[in-house]
Amino acid sequence: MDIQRSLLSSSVSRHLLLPSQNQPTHSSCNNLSIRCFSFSFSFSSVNLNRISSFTTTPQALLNNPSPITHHHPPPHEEHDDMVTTPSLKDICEAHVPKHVLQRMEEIGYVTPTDVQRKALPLLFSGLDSILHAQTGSGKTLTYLLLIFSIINTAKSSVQALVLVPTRELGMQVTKVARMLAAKPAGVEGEQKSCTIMALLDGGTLRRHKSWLKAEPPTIVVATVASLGQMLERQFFVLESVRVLVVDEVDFIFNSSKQTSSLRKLLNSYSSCNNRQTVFASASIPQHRRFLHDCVQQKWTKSDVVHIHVSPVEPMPSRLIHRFIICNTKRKLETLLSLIQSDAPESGIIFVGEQSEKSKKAGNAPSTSLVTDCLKASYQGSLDILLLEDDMNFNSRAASLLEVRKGGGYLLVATDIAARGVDLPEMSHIYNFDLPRTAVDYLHRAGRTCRKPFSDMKCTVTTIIIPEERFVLQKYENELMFNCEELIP
Ligand SMILES: Nc1ncnc2c1ncn2[C@@H]1O[C@H](COP(=O)(O)OP(=O)(O)OP(=O)(O)O)[C@@H](O)[C@H]1O
Repeated sequence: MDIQRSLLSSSVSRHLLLPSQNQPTHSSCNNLSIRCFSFSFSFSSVNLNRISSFTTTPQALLNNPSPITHHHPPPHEEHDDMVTTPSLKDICEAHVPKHVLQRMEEIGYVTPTDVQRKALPLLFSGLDSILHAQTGSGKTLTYLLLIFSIINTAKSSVQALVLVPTRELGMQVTKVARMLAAKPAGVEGEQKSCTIMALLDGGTLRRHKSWLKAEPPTIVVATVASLGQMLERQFFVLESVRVLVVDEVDFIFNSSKQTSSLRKLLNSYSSCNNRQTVFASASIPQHRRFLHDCVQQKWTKSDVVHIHVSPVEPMPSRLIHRFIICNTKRKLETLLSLIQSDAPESGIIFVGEQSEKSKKAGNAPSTSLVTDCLKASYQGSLDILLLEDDMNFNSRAASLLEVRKGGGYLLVATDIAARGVDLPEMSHIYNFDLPRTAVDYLHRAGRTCRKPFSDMKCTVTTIIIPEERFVLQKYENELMFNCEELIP
């Protein structure tokens, strides 16, 4: 069975959250024997010896060639950890160049998030990793710090590659990488800087081609299709790449358009033995199966580790989940009254993509229905914006630019906005149409609660028709959350 199938048939609660009953702790697959076990560990630059009976250190991990699942420590250990928690700079000091650390602090990244605290020591030790942590937990900074620890700006070659599923996420990752690579305040001198190329769908490949020829960038952030085109035309080789990150890995493997190109990138254009490979996502359905596949298909080396932060709580705890039942005809009216009474700071209204059948029948898509309704009847100060797959790249960029300007807005969006997009001010999510899977629910909900150290409550409200109640109930079971019913 390959990863695509395993991801498609996923059940998040069974495979991601609970010790699986049908997947043994020790398992073998085509001569490959892999131990997946969970344990707590802590790493502190102050005290490396505070180790419980199931704790390990990066060095111990290096000596153990099996793929390993790391779980977040239980709460009592967490409390202890707080006392000795090192700063982000402490964790990175021996690995990341000084000027990047200075930039990191200038930007405001001082205290590590859980995933940064758990993952960075392992990543710096050179291990291939599956970075599996909640939405909004800071995975981007985690893998970018690894990249900055590895690249050598004196060399003129592409040394790091970040693959993303959408142009929007690519632009965001590029922005964070460029902010970190910029010269810190008060630093003099002409040090050769790190250049970052965004090779994204909708970009002008000719310009990228000239750039690659003239002076290769140090880091490339790419969508799979655009990178594939450059590789096929041999404008670009991956031989010099020392670190490869695939963000939203489950999404890319699950996308029929992207999966075969990704496989090719992982195997044909470069070898896992010549690079450090990191897969990141807030959802890795059937993670044990995925670990097997990583090793068996040689996407990673055999000592790949699964760094699983908060496995029993896949969504941020300060999220409030609600649902409201109404019939189809009253959905727009219900949405409107919810928005009026919630008075969100900003919100995303997620709608489903229009089916071919509905298009053929001449129905208006949900995006237009919702946008038109809000424009006609919403009485508030928020701007109404639209982001959907069918828009051209310029219009998509314009919508996101408006959103990022700050000020309140209501963004009507398809699932294109559900993965990775970071809008820290977001307070409310509305599922106008029920997400197709529990994983989709998790990522839509994850567009809120994006300030790691804030205790601001955020809300996800799902509007359902009576027949959909059991589906939402299924998501509740799979993702282990409680949805409170609102009575109209
Ligand atoms: N150490 C830190 N201190 C303060 N803010 C941080 C820190 N690390 C990350 N952030 C902020 O947290 C937010 C979420 O980070 P990021 O986009 O990396 O989340 P993510 O884990 O990739 O989420 P998703 O799975 O949804 O893509 C960003 O606004 C980022 O700037």
